[in-house]
Amino acid sequence: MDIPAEVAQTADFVVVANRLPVDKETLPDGTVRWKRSPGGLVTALEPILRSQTGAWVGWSGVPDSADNPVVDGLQLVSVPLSAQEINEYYEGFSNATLWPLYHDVLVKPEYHREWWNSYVEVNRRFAEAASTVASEGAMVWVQDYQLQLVPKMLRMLRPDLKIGFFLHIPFPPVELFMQLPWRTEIVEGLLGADLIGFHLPGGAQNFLYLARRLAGQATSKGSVGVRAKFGVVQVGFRHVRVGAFPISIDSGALDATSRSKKIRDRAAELRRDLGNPKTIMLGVDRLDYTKGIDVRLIALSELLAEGRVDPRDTVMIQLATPSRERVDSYIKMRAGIEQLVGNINGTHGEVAHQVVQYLHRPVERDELIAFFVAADVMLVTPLRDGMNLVAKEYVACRSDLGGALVLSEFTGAAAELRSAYQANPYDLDGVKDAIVSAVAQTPDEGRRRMRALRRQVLAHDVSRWAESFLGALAAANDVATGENRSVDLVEDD
Ligand SMILES: Nc1ncnc2c1ncn2[C@@H]1O[C@H](COP(=O)(O)OP(=O)(O)O)[C@@H](O)[C@H]1O
Ligand SMILES: O=P(O)(O)OC[C@H]1O[C@H](O[C@H]2O[C@H](CO)[C@@H](O)[C@H](O)[C@H]2O)[C@H](O)[C@@H](O)[C@@H]1O
Repeated sequence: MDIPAEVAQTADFVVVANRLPVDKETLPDGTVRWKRSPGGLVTALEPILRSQTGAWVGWSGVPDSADNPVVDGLQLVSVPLSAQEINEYYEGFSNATLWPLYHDVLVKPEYHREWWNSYVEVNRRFAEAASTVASEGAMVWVQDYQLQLVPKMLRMLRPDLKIGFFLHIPFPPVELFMQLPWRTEIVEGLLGADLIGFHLPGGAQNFLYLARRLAGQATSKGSVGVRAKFGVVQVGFRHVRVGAFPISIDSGALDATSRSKKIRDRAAELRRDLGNPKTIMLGVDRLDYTKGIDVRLIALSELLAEGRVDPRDTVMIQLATPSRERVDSYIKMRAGIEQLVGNINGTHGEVAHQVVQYLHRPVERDELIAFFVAADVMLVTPLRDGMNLVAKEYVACRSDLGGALVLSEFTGAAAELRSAYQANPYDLDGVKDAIVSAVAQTPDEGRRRMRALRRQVLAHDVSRWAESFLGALAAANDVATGENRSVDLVEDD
């Protein structure tokens, strides 16, 4: 691996994630540009690393790239992946095995031994890269399902490090996890960390059970709380803490930007461009089958057919960032969604008025904020989602207390955003009723709900998330803070 000597063993804080925060793009004239990577992990972690001096270890998004640029003051350390590794480790084991398995087997996970071998090899290289850049006693924060073996591998290379791991997607029910042929290796890989974080207490609880059952380790009794009351797994002389840390956004920054005149003017312009409809509905997602984009389109289509939503004064905008475009299930899902959009517009649209406006590309940050400000009803309908930052972003952008959030019960965000119009995405009538209630809410009711949502999102921002995780990591296995004292443990029988 090509890590420059001046970077070796220099970073006191290291983030290790499958993706760098920026993707490498080579323009037709050969010049290289770095553009923001997709997804909520980068949205959440980018502001944290900017406030620390550290390094970010990850993949550049293209094959065989070994660049280690400093982008906006941040030291990036590339882990090069070959085309075959992208196919087997990223598209294969990460996104056609683990992703569907951890998201309620919405599509059937595929189990291939060569994908697993590639996952092991790539995890090993990430661990080596982290070990090369981390200074003595540094804090290393490993991210997500693509790198679950890194904590153990890194501990073997560098026992001096404090190692944290955070899972950004749901940790599955025990019965589903047990399908995985390499289930014990994954649990043992994670147990190399000092602290393992999940979005929700339920995920932490599932993991504790599996640590006892599969790895044969003693675990603490009692339930795990949010940002407090951690579970503990005893691994030799180490105590591995297990906790729930719901991730969030830089809500203050979004709130401030959304209040600017430029954004307000752009939101008004968007509404005018759409023909001043009474209701603008909005969906913003990576194009992923977990996001339930089909659920909201089918709900809308039925509401239009039943005359409960008027096509003449309604527009639904669906912004969809391309994602994992070579994975079969994503190819099929995209075709299904585009067909639904075509059906709705073909049946209910006019030459000068399409009911659904569908953009299959990412939009600039400020433009996205203007969309949030313009939208009367935000549709967030995943069949399963670790957190869903889009729901929180919408709320942060509504300082006017306008708008309404329709939110799936099966997002991590639903545990915090209780004043949304919540619905079970498998209950189509329930989703339709939630949409109709959101469209028809009185201004008073809307303000009441939005005020409560904003209180939650503004008070629990991404820096609070990082501080609570990193504070717990700093205290882990620390004799001075009494973290090594004995805990009441249960063993598997
Ligand atoms: N079409 C889009 N254009 C720009 N940003 C987008 C688009 N779709 C999603 N995003 C951003 O990507 C992030 C998605 O995060 P999240 O909702 O947690 O889901 P995931 O990480 O699974 O994609 C958010 O910050 C959101 O604003
Ligand atoms: O890197 P990609 O394969 O293009 O995917 C993008 C990211 O998607 C996932 O995001 C998750 O993290 C969010 C923040 O915690 C959370 O809100 C969301 O529910 C998750 O789906 C994935 O976990 C990341 O690793 C990817 O980078």
